[in-house]
Amino acid sequence: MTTFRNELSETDTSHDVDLPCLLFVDDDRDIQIAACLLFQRRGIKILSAYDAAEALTVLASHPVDLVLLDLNYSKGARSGAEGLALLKDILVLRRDLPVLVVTGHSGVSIAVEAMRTGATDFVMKPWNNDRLVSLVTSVLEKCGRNHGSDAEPVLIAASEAIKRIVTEADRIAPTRACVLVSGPSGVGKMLLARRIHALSQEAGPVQSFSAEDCDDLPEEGGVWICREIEALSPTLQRRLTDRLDGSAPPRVIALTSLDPAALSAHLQPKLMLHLGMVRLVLPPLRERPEDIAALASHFLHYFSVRHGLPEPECDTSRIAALQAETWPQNVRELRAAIERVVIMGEWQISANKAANQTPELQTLRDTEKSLVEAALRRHSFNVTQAARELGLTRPALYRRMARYGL
Ligand SMILES: Nc1ncnc2c1ncn2[C@@H]1O[C@H](COP(=O)(O)OP(=O)(O)OP(=O)(O)O)[C@@H](O)[C@H]1O
Repeated sequence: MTTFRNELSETDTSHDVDLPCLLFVDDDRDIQIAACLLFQRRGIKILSAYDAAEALTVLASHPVDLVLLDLNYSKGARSGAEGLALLKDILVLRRDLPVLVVTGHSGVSIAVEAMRTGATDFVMKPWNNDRLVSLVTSVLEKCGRNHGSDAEPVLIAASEAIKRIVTEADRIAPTRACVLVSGPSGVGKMLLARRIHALSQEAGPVQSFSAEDCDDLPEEGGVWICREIEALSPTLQRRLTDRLDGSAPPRVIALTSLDPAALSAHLQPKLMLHLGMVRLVLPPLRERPEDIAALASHFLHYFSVRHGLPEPECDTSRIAALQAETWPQNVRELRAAIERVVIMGEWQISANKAANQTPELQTLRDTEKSLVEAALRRHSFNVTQAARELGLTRPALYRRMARYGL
């Protein structure tokens, strides 16, 4: 990831946490340098990003107070579509973050659309320096410093498969339809559910719970995110169906590691009709190598900033090695592996290969651990199903998972 923010070392203010911090997204290097000089001289820290992916990574890792957003980043692009999509992603991440849109080629109509999407204001290119600085200063004063402690993790979508799913999720997000999100453990179901909530019309906080530990349903309506929906007891299934048939029903986003056909065997048909209104199926990470490259680059930068450590080099051979892994715990596992790379300062990614090898000499404890781990992996870490296969109760399996750090 290359930005020029460290090149202007004499005026570099990027480490001063007390200054307001602005992120400028624009693919034009000259304009970036001009903006950098303009704002640094006035005591405003400025970070630069040259495209949407870089902007999201910077936002996830730095305490940004305001975004200045050009709307086109690829060569020849003029429609503003890239910028509008990024604007939506930014507002999912940080609902209250002020965004000033900068338009040149795209004109006023696209700026109006950006305002409708949630931008705070817009400026036309070429801008007037004094007017731009005064607009930025007044927005910063009005909105206050908001470093985004409530920021959602970024949803990286590089593969066509994930982009299609995110587009569909964004399309249905403002409706009141229930949604069923399925896919194996760690694949991003919760992240997608939170995005749907963030883009919905519901102002209230989301109620998030697991059907496995659920004795009763929430009293309030609004949006519910229910994990492991297949574990909902028959009584609660009936109660939920009644709520969904009633007036002012909750909007349920149900998550499951089962595919929709297998889920039908666990859920009563009436409930399935409600929950399966919109179905989004997230594929395992190993089936989408483009995402592995984009996620690795994002996590490398994110964790190096978070831990205050240098960002390890990542070349195409490293990416190819990551793509050759199987990632049974999907993005959760890749994320942890990259965090380890950043912390250790060296590339050692063979953790899951080692786990899959049978050691020559095993103790009883090792054997039990391997059996438990293998059953959990086979069932995508669904505790109910793994416990059933192992002939254990769920509490007994939980105790073993805690004992072995699984
Ligand atoms: N597309 C993505 N971009 C960035 N981070 C992601 C993405 N998908 C997943 N993650 C990260 O991976 C981790 C696991 O994601 P999440 O909790 O959404 O998975 P899940 O499918 O709900 O898992 P489980 O079924 O085990 O609860 C989280 O830290 C999440 O932020």
